[in-house]
Amino acid sequence: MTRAARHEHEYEYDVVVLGAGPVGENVVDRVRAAGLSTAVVEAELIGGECSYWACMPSKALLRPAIARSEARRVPGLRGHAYGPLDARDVLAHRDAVVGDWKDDGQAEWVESTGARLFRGHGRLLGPRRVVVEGPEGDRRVLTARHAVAVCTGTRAVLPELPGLPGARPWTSREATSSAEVPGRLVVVGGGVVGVEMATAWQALGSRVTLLVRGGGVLPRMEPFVGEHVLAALAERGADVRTGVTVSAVVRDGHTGPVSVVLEGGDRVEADEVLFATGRRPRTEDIGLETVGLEPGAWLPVDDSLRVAGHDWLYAVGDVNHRALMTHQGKYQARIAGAAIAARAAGDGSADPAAWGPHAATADHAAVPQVVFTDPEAASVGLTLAAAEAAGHRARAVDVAMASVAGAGLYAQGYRGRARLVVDLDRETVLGASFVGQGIGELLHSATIAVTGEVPIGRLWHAVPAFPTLSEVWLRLLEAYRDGADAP
Ligand SMILES: Cc1cc2nc3c(=O)[nH]c(=O)nc-3n(C[C@H](O)[C@H](O)[C@H](O)COP(=O)(O)OP(=O)(O)OC[C@H]3O[C@@H](n4cnc5c(N)ncnc54)[C@H](O)[C@@H]3O)c2cc1C
Ligand SMILES: NC(=O)c1ccc[n+]([C@@H]2O[C@H](COP(=O)([O-])OP(=O)(O)OC[C@H]3O[C@@H](n4cnc5c(N)ncnc54)[C@H](O)[C@@H]3O)[C@@H](O)[C@H]2O)c1
Repeated sequence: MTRAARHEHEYEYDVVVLGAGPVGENVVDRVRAAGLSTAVVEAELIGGECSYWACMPSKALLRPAIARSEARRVPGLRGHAYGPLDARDVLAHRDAVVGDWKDDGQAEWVESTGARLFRGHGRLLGPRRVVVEGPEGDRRVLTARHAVAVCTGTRAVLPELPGLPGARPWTSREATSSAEVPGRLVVVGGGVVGVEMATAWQALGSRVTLLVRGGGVLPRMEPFVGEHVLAALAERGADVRTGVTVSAVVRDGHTGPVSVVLEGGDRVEADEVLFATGRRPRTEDIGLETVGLEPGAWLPVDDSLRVAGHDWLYAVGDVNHRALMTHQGKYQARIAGAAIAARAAGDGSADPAAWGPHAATADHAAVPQVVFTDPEAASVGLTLAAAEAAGHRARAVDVAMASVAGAGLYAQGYRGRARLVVDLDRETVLGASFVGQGIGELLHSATIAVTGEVPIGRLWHAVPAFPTLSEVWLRLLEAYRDGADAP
């Protein structure tokens, strides 16, 4: 099927994708692979938040910090790893990783798929129609024969606080793209962005104060995970304060320092303040009102990523609020693309069954996440509390990572912990959590166990190689067999 111009500014395609972040790109890939003509609309950079202001630059900043910390625990290297990081080199590497915020390579990739790229701001204009306002004020109307996929992602939330707008706060964008290392940085928020960026800038030389409203960090993971991450941040010199609430922010003139005022009257002075306080969907100006939906709201979907009541409208990735991570959004994109193609074929091949090709089942059961702090934190599936809240008869077993030979070889004085949450009725793994150096690469084994619903009895036959960190699986199975419950 090829593009057919109806008149100068009106075009018709099988599928229109709104937003070319990692998720939109993957929808394009799948619907093009199915032979559907496709238009994709992008207002900023092809590759989205992930490529330029989130996953990629943040990991480019964190990798040197983590490598240095690991080297400090390896005999023979220790003495060479105590100096400061070469911040200029790290920032230059970050700039290279994001392609200096140019998207030529990714634009070429989109075009290589045969999709047509429209640059500009897209908005729905009633069912199946999208209007694109180009950079020169030009308007093009795209009609979708089969589906519109909204993949517009999220932006950072800033709380409503006195003084904040005038204080030029950092959001995740500035925290991942800054060309300078601030002398003093206050980070507000103990979620993933807060702890990753506190880790990175602390290692790059900032004096970091982390302000957390609750009792700990990473509240969606098992409590011990956040405890390890927080303790390590404090040990490295970050000023970590839990149970505090920011009540105002004051910037002294245009270039002066910023004062973060806490409830109770304490003040923390810094050069920059990062608000890592969550995300909201980029749906406030995409024409949702023209199809009876609420502007600014998340877009809930069924497991084929379709919006209820609109058989042509899909919402994929961050914007549907299911799991705000690139890999999970790309998984959804593969499923949505396949579902759109199956429905377009009209041959009844669309398959709504759980774990089938057209149902994003893992969103409910097995969402993996690695937090690239030092130590790393990783989890998949349910925590013990979430398993119990969901009505499972569950048991948690914990082991210290130091109980495997591989940990002592990986790093002297290795500290970390692992947990399995087991469904006692089915004897399968509902969830797994790890904290420790190098455990990010361990997570996928747990993801396979949870997704595959592998019985504990069979896991005994999955023998981890000696002496790897993966031997922690054996210790966990032994703890389960021997009736050792988590503390
Ligand atoms: C600091 C930070 C670090 C992160 N690190 C990780 C990580 O390590 N691993 C991980 O898995 N996840 C990470 N995430 C989350 C990850 O960035 C998101 O889950 C991911 O970017 C979501 O992809 P998306 O395509 O749904 O949205 P986005 O990446 O936000 O892309 C949406 C695209 O749509 C475009 N758009 C929006 N509205 C319109 C419109 N009206 N018209 C045209 N175009 C439009 C935007 O310009 C953008 O290009 C991180 C997030 C942050 C903030
Ligand atoms: N490695 C990764 O996978 C990775 C890395 C970064 C971000 N992400 C994703 O990006 C998303 C956004 O991350 P995030 O950290 O911005 O959001 P988040 O929702 O994970 O954490 C925000 C935190 O800020 C706190 N908060 C909210 N308002 C506050 C206020 N006024 N004062 C103090 N604290 C406040 C919340 O209680 C919460 O703990 C997450 O869903 C995460 O999955 C993933």
